[in-house]
Amino acid sequence: MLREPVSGIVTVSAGGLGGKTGRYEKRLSDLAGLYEDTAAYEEALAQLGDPLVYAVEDFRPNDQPGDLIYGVTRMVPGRIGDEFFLTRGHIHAKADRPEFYYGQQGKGLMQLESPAGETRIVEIGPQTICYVPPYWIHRSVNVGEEDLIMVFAYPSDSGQDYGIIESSMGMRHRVKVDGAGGWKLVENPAYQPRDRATINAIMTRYE
Ligand SMILES: O=P(O)(O)OC[C@H]1O[C@](O)(CO)[C@@H](O)[C@@H]1O
Ligand SMILES: [Fe+2]
Repeated sequence: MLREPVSGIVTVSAGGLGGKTGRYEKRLSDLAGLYEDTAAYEEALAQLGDPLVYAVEDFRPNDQPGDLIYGVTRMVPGRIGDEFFLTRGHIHAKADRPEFYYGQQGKGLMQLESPAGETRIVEIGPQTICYVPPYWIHRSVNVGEEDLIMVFAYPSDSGQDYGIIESSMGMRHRVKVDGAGGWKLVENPAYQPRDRATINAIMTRYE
């Protein structure tokens, strides 16, 4: 089927996408279990009244192989204890699908983890392109003091697998304040590395 071309205006300050086909929001209560400091999490929920942590507006033409989903993510600044606000994070269900991010505003990180547990960090500021290669688990972290706004695009049939982070008890590292206005990576002591069979299954999970 021949589709009509479209354009979408990105409203940077609001993280809005003109012509969007969908929007979803994640509030603090949706992010239970993601943060290390559960007492600080409960306290923030009680004190802040379930604030918005991130919102995504996207354009999804369809979910057919070969097509593209694009959108805008807005993440508010904040911390739970000494850990910066983050997205749930995932690997693509079709794990060989890549993703592209383009920073518009704010100061963020893309935290990437290979199936074997190697961590990479890509710092994302305005006009930074971040390429997430196939097979990398990815999560965004707002390490700044304003909203982090990023445009993204990924193949329509990628899908998201959130269970991969749950089953390893989180990602291998956590991003925390360094006490000097910046961030640092800290090992997650609960992390359960994937065994060889699991890694092999992920590396061959595609169509
Ligand atoms: O899907 P998550 O891990 O909750 O995080 C949201 C981010 O990932 C995406 O779903 C795209 O893969 C974006 O919409 C957004 O940047
Ligand atoms: Fe993704």
